[in-house]
Amino acid sequence: MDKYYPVMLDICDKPCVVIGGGKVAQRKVLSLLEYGAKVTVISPIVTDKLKELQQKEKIYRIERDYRCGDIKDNFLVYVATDNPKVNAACLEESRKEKVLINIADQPRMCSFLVPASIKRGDLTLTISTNGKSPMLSGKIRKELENMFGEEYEIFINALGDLRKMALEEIDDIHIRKELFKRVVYSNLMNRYKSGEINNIKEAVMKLYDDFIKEIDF
Ligand SMILES: C[C@@]1(CC(=O)O)c2cc3[nH]c(cc4nc(cc5[nH]c(cc(n2)[C@H]1CCC(=O)O)[C@@](C)(CC(=O)O)[C@@H]5CCC(=O)O)C(CC(=O)O)=C4CCC(=O)O)c(CCC(=O)O)c3CC(=O)O
Ligand SMILES: NC(=O)C1=CN([C@@H]2O[C@H](COP(=O)(O)OP(=O)(O)OC[C@H]3O[C@@H](n4cnc5c(N)ncnc54)[C@H](O)[C@@H]3O)[C@@H](O)[C@H]2O)C=CC1
Repeated sequence: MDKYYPVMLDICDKPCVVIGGGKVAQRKVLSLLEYGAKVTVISPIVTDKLKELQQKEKIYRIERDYRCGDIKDNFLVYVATDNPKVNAACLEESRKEKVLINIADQPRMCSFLVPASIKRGDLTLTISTNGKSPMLSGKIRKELENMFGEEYEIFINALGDLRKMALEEIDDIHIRKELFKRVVYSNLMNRYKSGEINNIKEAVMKLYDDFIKEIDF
């Protein structure tokens, strides 16, 4: 059985604590901020980047070692110190307080892992190896970044608009699905990449108009 179940979590405005202030902690903090979490970093020493975030009040920093009691009342906890004993103490507290925990040096003890990820507007791609090779996750991320360029943000927004219109204008779910299939499985993105079309939104709407004309007959 696979240990880790993939989900998308809403962490906006939720308190998340990161224990440790090195380069691994920094990577976790930056991704938490991207998704709007309220981040507290507990560490006697932090990277220059984390110091800058503290000065700009993007994170709250507690300048000391971890103490029992730091974890409770948080939505998520990340532990990334270079001291396995501290990491083990955090695991114990997280279990007592029932807080989901990510421990940088204990893949099998985590209650969640951080996958490599790509965002293209509302499209999110995540990659995990269940902890077996984080570097491979990073390599696959880079490969996917080349396959799924920034143009996907425009495509997804156009698909979102199209779906809204279709839900209002087409009553039959089978016909709606036929329309989505026509657009989603079209060669529109390849035509955009080859320069044959230059306005994705217009091309999506054209497919919609053609489809409506067809079903009107
Ligand atoms: C289990 C997990 C727990 C967690 O952190 O959530 C974990 C654990 C560990 N990572 C280690 C090492 C490295 N981690 C990276 C990079 C990333 N690590 C990330 C996630 C995860 N790392 C989770 C599993 C993800 C999965 O399932 O695949 C990514 C995806 C996301 C992120 O951290 O933001 C991010 C890539 C982001 C990107 O590129 O997009 C690199 C690459 C580099 O630095 O260039 C190296 C060095 C090379 C190597 O070892 O592969 C070590 C051993 C240290 C040692 O040797 O002592 C441990 C502990 C252990 O394995 O014991
Ligand atoms: N999960 C991942 O993606 C990766 C995990 N690792 C593991 O992550 C750990 C941290 O790696 P780095 O960030 O490179 O280490 P680092 O040495 O750069 O940083 C360690 C940080 O922990 C802080 N710290 C030490 N004792 C503390 C305590 N009692 N309370 C609070 N903070 C404390 C230090 O002040 C420092 O800021 C290592 O155990 C390493 O094996 C390493 C690479 C990637």
